[in-house]
Amino acid sequence: MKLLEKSQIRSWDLDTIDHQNISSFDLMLRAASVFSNWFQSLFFDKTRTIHVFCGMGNNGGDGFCIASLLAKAGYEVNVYLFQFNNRFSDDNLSRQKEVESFDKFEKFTPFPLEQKDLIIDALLGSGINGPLKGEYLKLVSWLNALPNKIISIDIPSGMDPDQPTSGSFVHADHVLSFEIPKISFFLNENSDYIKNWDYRSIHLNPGFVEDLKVMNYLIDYDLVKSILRQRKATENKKDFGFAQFCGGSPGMLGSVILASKAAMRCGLGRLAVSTPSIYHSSLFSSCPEAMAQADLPKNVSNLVDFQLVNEHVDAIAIGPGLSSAKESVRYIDEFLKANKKPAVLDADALNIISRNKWQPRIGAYSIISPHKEEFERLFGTCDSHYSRIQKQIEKSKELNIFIILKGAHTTISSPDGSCYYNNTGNVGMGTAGSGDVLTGMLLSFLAQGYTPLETCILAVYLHGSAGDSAAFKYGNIALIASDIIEFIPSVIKNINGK
Ligand SMILES: NC(=O)C1=CN([C@@H]2O[C@H](COP(=O)(O)OP(=O)(O)OC[C@H]3O[C@@H](n4cnc5c(N)ncnc54)[C@H](OP(=O)(O)O)[C@@H]3O)[C@@H](O)[C@H]2O)[C@H](O)CC1
Ligand SMILES: [K+]
Repeated sequence: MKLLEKSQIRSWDLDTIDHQNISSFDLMLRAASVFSNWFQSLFFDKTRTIHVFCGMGNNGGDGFCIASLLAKAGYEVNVYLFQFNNRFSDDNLSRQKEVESFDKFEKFTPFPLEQKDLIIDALLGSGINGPLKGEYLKLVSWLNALPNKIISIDIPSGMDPDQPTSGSFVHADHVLSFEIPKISFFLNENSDYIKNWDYRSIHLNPGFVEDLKVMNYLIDYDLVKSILRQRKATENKKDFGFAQFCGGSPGMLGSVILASKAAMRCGLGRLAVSTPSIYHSSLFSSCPEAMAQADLPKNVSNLVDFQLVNEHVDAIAIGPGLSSAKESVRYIDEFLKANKKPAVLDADALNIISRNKWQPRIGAYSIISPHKEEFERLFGTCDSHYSRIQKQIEKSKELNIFIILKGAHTTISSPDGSCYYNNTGNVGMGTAGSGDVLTGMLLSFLAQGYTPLETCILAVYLHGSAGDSAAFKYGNIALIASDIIEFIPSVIKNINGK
């Protein structure tokens, strides 16, 4: 799904008014009716009073319309207008007539509310133009200290739709965004403050967005479904890719097994594993589907074997459990020199690259999948997660590679400067081996012929979904990496139908 910046959302709004020959008030009515239906499906208990807090722009206008619809639906509704200057929007002024009466505040003073009552936040929407000031600041601080549930219209008031907010904003329990979610819903800086968000269409003109160039995307079910291919009855294992996984070192077999199993579970045809020979029998007992190749990284002379295999495989993943021993460093050096195959580099491969400043040697269109610490070792420290994402995009363009920055909202950056936000996954996935599972999944899709971008999208989304199913069964405290693999089949089957 395309994620639009606030200026683009505004243009979309105007384009719809023009294209559908409606007034901006008609659009506001649509938005209000969509919000009111959504609200009634969540909060059907009409014994709780609803307090609607309206500002002076169109978000406040939505608030007046919604208050009127909820009152008609039988809720007890109180409306407050916070008029801190005289700059009303036209639709706000005309919508004030929708409600029978409201209290007006020119300065904010606290007033009592019953704890069980609900608050609808219609103070400010996407028209925000900087950090909250003056009376709004006092009001929002008071709201955030209340025990009441807050439900925000379109966006929590004060929150910047496009980037982290430099001031304070309403800490919403629920948000209903119009048409599409806002970019800022996916920023780690905001994740503790938006507990539940959703979006509903208000039927903005679809043609506008089809042609619109955007730099940010949300990885959603429809996108993943459109990428995941159906198999033909006549295909065989040779059609599903031959992959090579290089990793493991003395004491580090787990990553090899996890990545191998995850790769096979994502539909890979054949897998060759290059790992120390002392592990071959354990590998076969845990993942009999894999074949063992050269003895790595103990005996680097087997590089010849490695290159032989390299000629036949469709993709290669390197790094997990490799260690940063001298032999591994030499191995990565040789790999960067010799490899021409689509590649995934992770874990120790990335650590070795950062220690030796070999970043510019990473092959074009390779995929790297660092977590925050690996990323900062590669590209330097950043003072916020948002600035890390900006650097991620910049480095993807500069090095011509795909970067998966793993975290609460994993982001994928592509050499064309676009950024994909993932919304599957949970805190339980921050556990040993979770990244190895992702590397195996990436390798699998890459070897099956998906483009690097498609590979990143599929693997990141499905990894998170499998983790969500695992957390549903085991809880996010007990969750271990093997549980993620357990659920790969069902998440793929749910999407692909096969
Ligand atoms: N786009 C759509 O699909 C639809 C959106 N709707 C709703 O409209 C709002 C956006 O409405 P808009 O009128 O553009 O803006 P707001 O309501 O968010 O706010 C404008 C007022 O906010 C003041 N403002 C701005 N920044 C600050 C700040 N940092 N501190 C205090 N006050 C601020 C601004 O005051 P000025 O002093 O700058 O004049 C305005 O008074 C959208 O979110 C939806 O809810 C439509 O209803 C339907 C379609
Ligand atoms: K709001």
